[in-house]
Amino acid sequence: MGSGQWMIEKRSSLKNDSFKEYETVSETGCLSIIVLGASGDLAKKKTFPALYNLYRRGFLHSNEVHIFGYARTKISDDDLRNRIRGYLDKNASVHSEDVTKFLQLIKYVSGSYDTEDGFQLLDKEISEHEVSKNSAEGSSRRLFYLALPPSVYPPVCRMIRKCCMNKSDLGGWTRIVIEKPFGKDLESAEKLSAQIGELFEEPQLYRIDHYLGKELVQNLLVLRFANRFFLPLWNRDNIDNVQIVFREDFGTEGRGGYFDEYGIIRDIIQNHLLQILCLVAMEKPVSLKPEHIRDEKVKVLQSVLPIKDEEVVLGQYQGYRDDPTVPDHSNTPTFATVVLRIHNERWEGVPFILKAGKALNSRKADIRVQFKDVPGDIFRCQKQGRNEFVIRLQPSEAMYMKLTVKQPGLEMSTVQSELDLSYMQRYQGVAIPEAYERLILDTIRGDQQHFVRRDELKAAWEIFTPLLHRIDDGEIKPEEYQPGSRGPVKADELLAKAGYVQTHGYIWIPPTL
Ligand SMILES: NC(=O)C1=CN([C@@H]2O[C@H](COP(=O)(O)OP(=O)(O)OC[C@H]3O[C@@H](n4cnc5c(N)ncnc54)[C@H](OP(=O)(O)O)[C@@H]3O)[C@@H](O)[C@H]2O)C=CC1
Ligand SMILES: O=C1O[C@H](COP(=O)(O)O)[C@@H](O)[C@H](O)[C@H]1O
Repeated sequence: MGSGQWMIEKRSSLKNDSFKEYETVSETGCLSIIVLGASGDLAKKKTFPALYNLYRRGFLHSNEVHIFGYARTKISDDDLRNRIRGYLDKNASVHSEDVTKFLQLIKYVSGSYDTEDGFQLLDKEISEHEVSKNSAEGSSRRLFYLALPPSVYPPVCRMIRKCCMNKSDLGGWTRIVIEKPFGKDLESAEKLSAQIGELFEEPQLYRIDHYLGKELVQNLLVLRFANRFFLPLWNRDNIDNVQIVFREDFGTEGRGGYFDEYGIIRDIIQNHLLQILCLVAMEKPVSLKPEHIRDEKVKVLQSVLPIKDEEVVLGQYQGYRDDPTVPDHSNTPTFATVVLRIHNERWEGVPFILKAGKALNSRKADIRVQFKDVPGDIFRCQKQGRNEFVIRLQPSEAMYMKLTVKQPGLEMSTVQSELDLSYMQRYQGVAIPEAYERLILDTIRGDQQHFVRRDELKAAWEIFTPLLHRIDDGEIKPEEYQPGSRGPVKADELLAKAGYVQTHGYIWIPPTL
């Protein structure tokens, strides 16, 4: 079996009858996927490769699906195909036939984002394809993926509404996928939501946060609610602090202009890390229905207390402003540690420390749940380290519990060790799908569980808007830090002040295969 293929786990799986209730019914008929902004970076690097992988894995069928690229650039079908070819498959030489067949499904239409002619032409092309491919009983499904800057979302949505809606009498649907950033603060996000909300119903809108498509983020609900281990421990009586950390070991290379307008809080914390916080902190939903899950996420967000200035550390790496697209006096943070406090029965007093930074010493994203010390510890081992449960989203998916055990040998001494579930070892040969693949498949299946609902978005902006305005107004300044470092020293001081106790002397010996 090729490395890119999915393999079915031979052991019994969790998928039982309780999942079936919420499985979406598979639909037949013609599917048109329209990538708007097809000439751009996101489309080339993420959207088309995800579509290709879905095609290769049999989730998109050439007798049903057609893919349209739409953008202002005047290029031919073949020009677009050649632009994306190199991004589709690392093993393109082995899978060259698949690549060629997939590329033949793509057509390109050029037009502007705010006038009708281009969209009328697009509609004509889609309709022709529907007539040629639809079976008598099939419906027409149109999925519009906006790989575009948010400034053009409103005109593009207006044009889709006016010219390109599904017209089939046999049902089907029109769905819109929008990429972050969804606004810059509460006011702009609400304005954008209102503009788009006038054109499309909430069930037609899929606000994508690609972190929700990562394997171990999708595992969070299963871990929390399908394991007796965690149920009684997951609260303020046992957990001392939670860290959700994103680190990148490269700067804003090539994206300085975009990044400077947003900064690390809008780029990573307000969306990706906050979504993770919701899944870590939310109560058990009534069921696995998307609305039940999203209801619980909203409740957590609405329980977050206003952020205190003394629980924020900002940083900007040296050299960031050398980028010609970044203003000389930019106050934009490229690093931030922010402590969030959830005012509810489960989490009162437990700091949720969200940390994100660019140009740091490593690339990783993880969730670290640190437990309280054992009361009346007869082994006196608090100093060595506390129990921690770590979920590493990337690189190399893993979850491990750091715990105290007896040092093997004749003496009675203690040592920190781990219970380790490393995916590479445990699930050998299983290729973990890319976040975008899953999320696009969800949009086709009509499953909104892993997409951000409008009220969720509002609640998320409510948390960060006051802080962001103060940063934008220059009232809070970032500290400088060395590229390749851990970020500002003050961030580690804040971590310690919030209650995090660093483990000392813990050495991890990777298991050999
Ligand atoms: N299955 C696997 O792959 C496993 C791997 N390991 C590996 O073992 C190593 C140790 O694991 P672990 O202890 O969990 O992780 P780390 O040593 O990476 O980090 C432990 C904690 O200490 C913090 N920290 C690190 N340096 C400092 C500092 N100078 N001041 C304050 N805080 C600091 C980290 O923060 P921050 O996040 O900001 O760096 C993190 O919260 C890691 O490389 C880990 O990947 C361990 C167990 C299983
Ligand atoms: O949304 C974003 O995410 C990427 C990091 O995504 P990852 O899946 O590679 O972890 C980040 O580089 C980018 O700045 C941000 O806009």
